[in-house]
Amino acid sequence: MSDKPINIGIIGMGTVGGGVTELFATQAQTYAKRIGKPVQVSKVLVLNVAEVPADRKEHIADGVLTDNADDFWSSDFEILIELMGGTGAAYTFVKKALEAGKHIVTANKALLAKHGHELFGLAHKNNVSIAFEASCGGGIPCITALKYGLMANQIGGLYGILNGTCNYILTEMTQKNKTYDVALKEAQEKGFAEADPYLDVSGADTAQKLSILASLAFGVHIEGSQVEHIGVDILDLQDIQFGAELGYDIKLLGTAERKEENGPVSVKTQPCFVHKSDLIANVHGPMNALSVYGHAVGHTMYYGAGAGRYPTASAVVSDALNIASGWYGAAFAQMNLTPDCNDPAELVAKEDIESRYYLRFNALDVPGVIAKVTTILGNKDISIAAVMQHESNPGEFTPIVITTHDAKQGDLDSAITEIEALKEIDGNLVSIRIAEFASDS
Ligand SMILES: NC(=O)C1=CN([C@@H]2O[C@H](COP(=O)(O)OP(=O)(O)OC[C@H]3O[C@@H](n4cnc5c(N)ncnc54)[C@H](OP(=O)(O)O)[C@@H]3O)[C@@H](O)[C@H]2O)C=CC1
Ligand SMILES: N[C@@H](CC=O)C(=O)O
Repeated sequence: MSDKPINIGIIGMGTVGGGVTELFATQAQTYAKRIGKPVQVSKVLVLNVAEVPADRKEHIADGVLTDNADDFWSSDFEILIELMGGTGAAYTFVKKALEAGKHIVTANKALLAKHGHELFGLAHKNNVSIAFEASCGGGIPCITALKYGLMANQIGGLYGILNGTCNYILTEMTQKNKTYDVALKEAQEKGFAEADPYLDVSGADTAQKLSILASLAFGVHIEGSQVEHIGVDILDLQDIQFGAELGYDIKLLGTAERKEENGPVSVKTQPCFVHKSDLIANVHGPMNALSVYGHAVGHTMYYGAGAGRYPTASAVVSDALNIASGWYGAAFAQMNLTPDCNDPAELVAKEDIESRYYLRFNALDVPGVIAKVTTILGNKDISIAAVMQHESNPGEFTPIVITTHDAKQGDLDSAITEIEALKEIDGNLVSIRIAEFASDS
């Protein structure tokens, strides 16, 4: 075993940073044995040393913590772990480190979804690597599975619960009758949410992760901004309850599909109804799950904690150890697996994406309303799977739920416009995708 330690610099000592320094300090001997050389955190840059909570300083050796940028950048670390988040200063710092010949470990999906193409290219140019396991699925090694474990396959599609905060909120609302606001506050207190939780609840975080995963899966380049996203912040409790009556649970899913080899890719992030018997319906709390279909392997699924201090630190520290051991940098240099090695993806137009839908609208309880709605749907080639209406007082507005068979998003959108214009319909129609996944596709 070599005695010379590999030095690591860290920027950001928040939720994840605290877990990473703790793992390096408490597991140092095990890690040294596993990779054949010692690894140590040699510098940690924070905004203000005085403001770092005492429990996060506990595992940092004297002289390591600094809020002096010159002190940090002049130290001789070989691997930079970026854990500050965002796409501003994080972008500048990662670029600076790559140009200085340092390897990068990052959990920052926002950064990679926006600047990944450029940063991976810069890493290749400077003969260093970027490891990013924690950027998708928290502690689940799903990027390693996609990049290396499934390399033999043509990937036909993937879908998953990729945001722990949203899954926590939906679980607490549906299983424990908590309000959205209470559940979100708890997710923030537990360290699952982003510094700006709007990124979580709007579906933007899931869209960023989906762009990274779909780029790897299909060997293309997709930016986060190209993935349309609808979040859990638009959900109405009555729809979750109607869905439950029909046998569905609600989940925020990222889905990506490619029907033909080298064909166009469809990507979307939105709340979906999934049948209660589906595996994905049984993923609760901050847990995430990613399902990937490969033409040779068939259907695979990866499950685990998608957010939180230690699960995320697990992925970050494993990345750093893989780089320190030497194999990761060699694989990064030799293989063409990152988006900078690929062309931009051809994306399926939003209006051509097909799915089943749940529709709910408030209609006057008078004869002929449902016939008018079903005629509009029929004229757009949208066939109905079920209709549900609770008893109400004649002449009052009452919610009516319709589920459809597969329909194109464009046809559905124009049908919705016509339905909302009917004088018997009050307010907006709610549409929620019903996601169906064959176990072998
Ligand atoms: N939390 C989780 O479960 C997961 C997080 N991630 C990702 O990991 C990264 C870190 O997340 P998390 O630890 O939760 O975030 P936190 O907000 O808890 O921590 C970020 C830390 O970075 C500090 N910081 C901000 N700007 C600078 C700067 N210029 N120099 C030094 N420090 C700075 C912040 O200081 P201050 O507080 O003073 O602003 C804060 O302490 C993010 O990219 C996030 O998306 C990925 C997977 C899971
Ligand atoms: N805020 C994110 C953290 C992990 O990426 C989440 O809730 O999943």
